[in-house]
Amino acid sequence: MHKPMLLALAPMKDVTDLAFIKTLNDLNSLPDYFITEYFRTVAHHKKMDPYIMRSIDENPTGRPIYGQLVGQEPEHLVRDALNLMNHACAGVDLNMGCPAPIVCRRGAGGGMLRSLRAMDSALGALRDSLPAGGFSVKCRLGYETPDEFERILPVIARHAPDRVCIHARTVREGYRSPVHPEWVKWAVETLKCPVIANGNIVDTQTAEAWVRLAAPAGLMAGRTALRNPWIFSQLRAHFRGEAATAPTFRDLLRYIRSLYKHTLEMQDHYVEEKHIHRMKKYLVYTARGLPEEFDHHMKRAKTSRDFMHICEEILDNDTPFPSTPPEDTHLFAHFNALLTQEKACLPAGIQL
Ligand SMILES: Cc1cc2nc3c(=O)[nH]c(=O)nc-3n(C[C@H](O)[C@H](O)[C@H](O)COP(=O)(O)O)c2cc1C
Repeated sequence: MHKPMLLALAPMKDVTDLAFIKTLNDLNSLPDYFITEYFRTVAHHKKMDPYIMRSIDENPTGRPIYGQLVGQEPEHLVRDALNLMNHACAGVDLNMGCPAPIVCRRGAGGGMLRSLRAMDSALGALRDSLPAGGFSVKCRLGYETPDEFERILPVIARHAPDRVCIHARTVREGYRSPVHPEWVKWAVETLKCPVIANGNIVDTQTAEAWVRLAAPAGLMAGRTALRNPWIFSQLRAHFRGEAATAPTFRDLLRYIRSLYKHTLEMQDHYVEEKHIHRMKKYLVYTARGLPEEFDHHMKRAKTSRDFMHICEEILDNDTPFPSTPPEDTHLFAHFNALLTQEKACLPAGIQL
């Protein structure tokens, strides 16, 4: 049996919204905490995205949610952080990992990793403005190469965030490379606060590999939660030494119906095309490991009727849903590297 493991849903733009959070609630598969998709902090724009704010204001789960900011200027980050703290959020998370060129060019998100001085100022300003327990950081290992983390981590440590989540890749590595657990292990040994490991958790075995290699305080899962929303209840059962639920295609149909309902509720003025478009954004992940016809027909559905008809045709049966996605897709790749890595060895010169 393991020590208790914190579980988190990774923030994901346009998909881990209130509709998805409500769906996890319906399925009784909740992480210990949430982080919103990022709010862009920009100088001239004080009003914060009302769509994202709904996941804080209407969070039905009883689990804490942190508002995430992506930005660069300390003054504006603090302005938006204080605004967030006027809502029912548990704290503020600074995004230091987003690889989108438009974000990085401004020195925000992953771009912040290229300037230790800018990072230092932003972290310092947020730490000074947020209460104890209310400031977390989500970062990558570096911009170009993982060994940049050797210089980045001390800057983070200096500002004593309350929790640090590490997506164990560089910005250049995007989302499809193997992850680098050795650097997370180093952070676990170095920082005083809890460290959460993120990247390539697709099932209980990959989660277990993270624990074996880096011994983090918690695990954060993103894409896999869209594919298999039961991942949180499965991980919790696994770490307690209990049997995990094994969903069938019919359970998936239940998931899709719940998501369909909550996505519909999010629309102020119903536009069928918009609704179906959003459903497809979530379900491309779910399609991995389902018969190919699901992906083919689902992507081509134009009306809600067609969309639900396809889901029912293929999923209304007791076929077991594979617990692990195929590894060779553009959405899930290289996760087996976690299973085959025996030890997390740091490069020479780094002392634990
Ligand atoms: C579509 C998409 C949107 C994302 N949006 C965000 C975001 O808003 N904020 C953030 O910190 N990370 C974002 N990420 C990164 C995820 O939080 C996570 O770090 C990454 O997907 C690796 O975890 P995973 O392998 O469990 O998916 C996004 C990732 C994807 C695939």
